[in-house]
Amino acid sequence: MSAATGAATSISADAVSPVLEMKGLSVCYSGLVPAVAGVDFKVNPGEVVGVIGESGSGKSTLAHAVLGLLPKSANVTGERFVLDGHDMLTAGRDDYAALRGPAAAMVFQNPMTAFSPLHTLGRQLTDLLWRDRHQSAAEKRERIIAVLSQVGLPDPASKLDAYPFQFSGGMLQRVAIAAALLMRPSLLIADEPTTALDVTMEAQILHLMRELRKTSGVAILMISHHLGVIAEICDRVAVMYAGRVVEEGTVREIFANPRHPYTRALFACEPALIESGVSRLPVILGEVPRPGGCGCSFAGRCSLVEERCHCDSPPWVGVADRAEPHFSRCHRSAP
Ligand SMILES: Nc1ncnc2c1ncn2[C@@H]1O[C@H](COP(=O)(O)OP(=O)(O)OP(=O)(O)O)[C@@H](O)[C@H]1O
Repeated sequence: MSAATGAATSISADAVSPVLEMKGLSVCYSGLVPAVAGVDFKVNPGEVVGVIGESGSGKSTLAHAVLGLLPKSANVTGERFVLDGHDMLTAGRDDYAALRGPAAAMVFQNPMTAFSPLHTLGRQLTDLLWRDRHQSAAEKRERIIAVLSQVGLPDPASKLDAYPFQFSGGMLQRVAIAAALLMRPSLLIADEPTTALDVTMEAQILHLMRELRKTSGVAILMISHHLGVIAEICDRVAVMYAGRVVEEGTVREIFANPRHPYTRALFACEPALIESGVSRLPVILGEVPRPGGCGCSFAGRCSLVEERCHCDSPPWVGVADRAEPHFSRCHRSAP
């Protein structure tokens, strides 16, 4: 549990309470059409959970809702939304600001835009510790050096006077991860953290995240289009489509036995999972519909569509006879 002491209402939490819990969470940017529509989702302490889905499915909206990074006009509603023991449904802007860092911190896609080009890394990292007024400048410096060393930056003390442009993309992403960890968050949200990196750097960052998970015990929410990234570091994965979670389970289970037609179609488009000799990559025809409406949101693109898919919302059901947890939102998965 972090030391966050925002004014958001505290909800009693113990070691086994989820770090993040959402029940029926919806986000509307404007009007009545939700970008995230009734999502149930949780991340347990020390767990690494992936969120995958096409562009526009609501992955980033979900992450931004956790950190209070949505525009002021956005409306967040739900039955339950708890972050690190704090009720986020009643939280105001100041509460979010107090919890950003100690409760949850984020690593963004492009490390080159995560830092100001005008100031040294030492200054920018020190600024993040503004809450810790009880610590001297020397103590903060030691803390920064320790976290830079934790993310594998060689000779970290010498890097404090360097500017962002003096680093490679991979090194700067390590510094961005260090910046997030500096505030000792309970939850680290990584939104496509390797997309802007080459494959060597990507492998290094994924290795680092696996190590961090072992050494720091931080829970990680990993958002990615890249199924290989999810398969490599996550325990559990949620598949999003048109603002809803349509399938969820352990990574081993979902990759071995995808049940939802959308998940199957998504896997069929992944180059690494396609057998050699295929001359054209498969695509999912059609477009992601706007969330809301009746019936299954994937019905218009589904090769297995039935009459009832257009009018009845599919139930969220456990896939039977599996050794590990596995849920799907599809009429065909229902017993
Ligand atoms: N600031 C905003 N104002 C209005 N609508 C938005 C805003 N940000 C996102 N949206 C809409 O919300 C929906 C979900 O977008 P979101 O960025 O969360 O999806 P995503 O799955 O993260 O996509 P990507 O993988 O491309 O980042 C989309 O229809 C998008 O156009």
